[in-house]
Parts: sequence; structure tokens; C-alpha cells
Amino acid sequence: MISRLVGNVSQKLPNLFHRVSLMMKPQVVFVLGGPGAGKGTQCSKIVGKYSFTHLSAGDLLREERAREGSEYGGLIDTYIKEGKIVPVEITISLLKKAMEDTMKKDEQKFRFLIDGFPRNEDNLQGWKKAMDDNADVKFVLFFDCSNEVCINRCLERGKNSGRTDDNRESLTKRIQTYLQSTRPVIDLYEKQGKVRTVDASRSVEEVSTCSHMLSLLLLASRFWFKRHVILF
Ligand SMILES: Cc1cn([C@H]2C[C@H](O)[C@@H](COP(=O)(O)OP(=O)(O)OP(=O)(O)O)O2)c(=O)[nH]c1=O
Ligand SMILES: Nc1nc2c(ncn2[C@@H]2O[C@H](COP(=O)(O)OP(=O)(O)O)[C@@H](O)[C@H]2O)c(=O)[nH]1
Ligand SMILES: [Mg+2]
Repeated sequence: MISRLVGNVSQKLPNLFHRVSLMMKPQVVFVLGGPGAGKGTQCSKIVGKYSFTHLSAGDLLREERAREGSEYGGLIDTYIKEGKIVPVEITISLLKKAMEDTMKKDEQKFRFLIDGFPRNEDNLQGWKKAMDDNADVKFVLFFDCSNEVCINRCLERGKNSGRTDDNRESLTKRIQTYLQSTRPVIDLYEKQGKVRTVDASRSVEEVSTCSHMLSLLLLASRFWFKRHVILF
């Protein structure tokens, strides 16, 4: 209806409206927690139950690293092996494109779980600058468990994951990066009352059936409605 209206008007006033288009406004949940806290595992389960699309910033970076002809592949590789945070412009452009592609294919897919992002203050500022007008961050789902649990899970995952950073040396750095850089981001959202904490130290089944988490997501999938942004 709105797009038909804008379409009609833009036909009549081509000079004024020739660059107007409508885009769905993504509704976003940031999913945060230490390495191995279970973000990826639990997001996959949530997607099976509720109308969310799961975007893992880490997976998008790894795909870009593997993409033939990628101008950022080498840089991403170095950062990931070092357990460091990739420059935010790269991560945001991948996230933005993934959201746009998803919504282009299906208008109803405007709810996103963004897993593992924002990782630090720089990520947060980058998001605010590029995305604040284009997406609504509804809350942060925080998977909380001890560093020891995180390390043990990643070492176990490393036996089959083939990931270059699931080894003790990279993990020590990743935990440090998490504590120094990501925890402050979670604290910032906490001050805004936007953090929903889940005890992630339990079994996969127990975490995925946690009623607190399920009721939040159920409400989100029923009561977050489509919104549009008008792009000029
Ligand atoms: C999500 C994200 C990851 N990275 C890099 C650093 C991470 O060590 C690496 C893998 O990310 P993830 O795939 O998110 O790793 P993970 O799911 O095991 O969780 P974590 O570190 O919490 O391990 O990619 C960035 O540089 N920027 C980002 O926004
Ligand atoms: N006990 C337990 N293990 C989990 C849970 N979620 C994931 N795992 C295991 O921990 C490892 C890391 O999980 P993953 O989802 O990749 O964590 P991420 O790094 O936060 O994305 C995997 O090998 C999972 O099998 C959970 O809720 N409880
Ligand atoms: Mg993950």
C-alpha cells in the first residue's frame, strides 16, 4: 500500500522522487557472550522455533575470508588468528548486505538475531553511525557462563570445527579480548535496561528451553511489526 502510494507519486513527480525507495526496517536482537558460550548453537534453535533470521558476524567474516577475489580476505584472516576484532566497516558492510539480501527475498524476514556483534566500543560506534537510523536494536540476549566453561567448550569444538582459532593460544587472547572489549559493551546496554541474561552454563537442552528466553522471543515474534524507512 505505502509502496504503491510512493510509486504513484514518484511517477508524477519524477524529478523530486526519482531516488525515493522504501526498505523494511530490521528489528534486531544482539546475541552476546564469551567464545563458546553457545551463541551459535542457541540461535540455530531459536530460528527453528520463531521467525528470526540468524546472522553470525563471525561466519560472515569467515565466508568473506574464503571468497575468491575478496579484497579483505587476508586482513580478516590475520585478525581472526590473532583473536583481534576486524575493523568495523568491514563487519557492518557484511551485516548490512546480509540483512538487505534477506529482506529482498522475503519481506516478512525483518527480525534478526545478530550473533557475536558488537564486540567492542568501536563496533558499537560503527553500528550507531551506519545503522541507528536503519535498524532498531530491541535488546541484547546475553549468554552468561564462566571463562573456564567457555574455554573447555571451544577446545572440544576445536576437535572437529576446523577453526583456526579454537586452540588454547588463540583462546587465551579471545577471552582477554572478550573481557576487555565486549563486556563493557554489555555493561553499556545493561545501563540502558536492554540486557536479557540467560544462564548459559547448563546443558544445550536446558538453555534452549529456558522459559525466560522463550517468552521474550515469543513476544518479539508476535508483537514486533513491520516498519519502513524511506531512503532518499
Ligand atoms: C563477530 C565478530 C567476530 N570477529 C572475529 C573475532 C573472533 O575471534 C572471530 C570469530 O568470531 P565468532 O565466530 O563470533 O566466534 P565465536 O562464535 O566462537 O564466538 P567468540 O569469540 O565469542 O568466539 O571473528 C570480529 O573481528 N568482529 C566481529 O564482529
Ligand atoms: N553444555 C552446553 N554446551 C553448549 C551449549 N551451547 C553450545 N554448546 C557447545 O559449546 C560449543 C560452542 O558452541 P557455539 O554455539 O559454537 O558457541 P559460540 O562461540 O558462542 O557461538 C559447541 O561445541 C556446543 O556443542 C549449551 O547451552 N550448553
Ligand atoms: Mg559462534
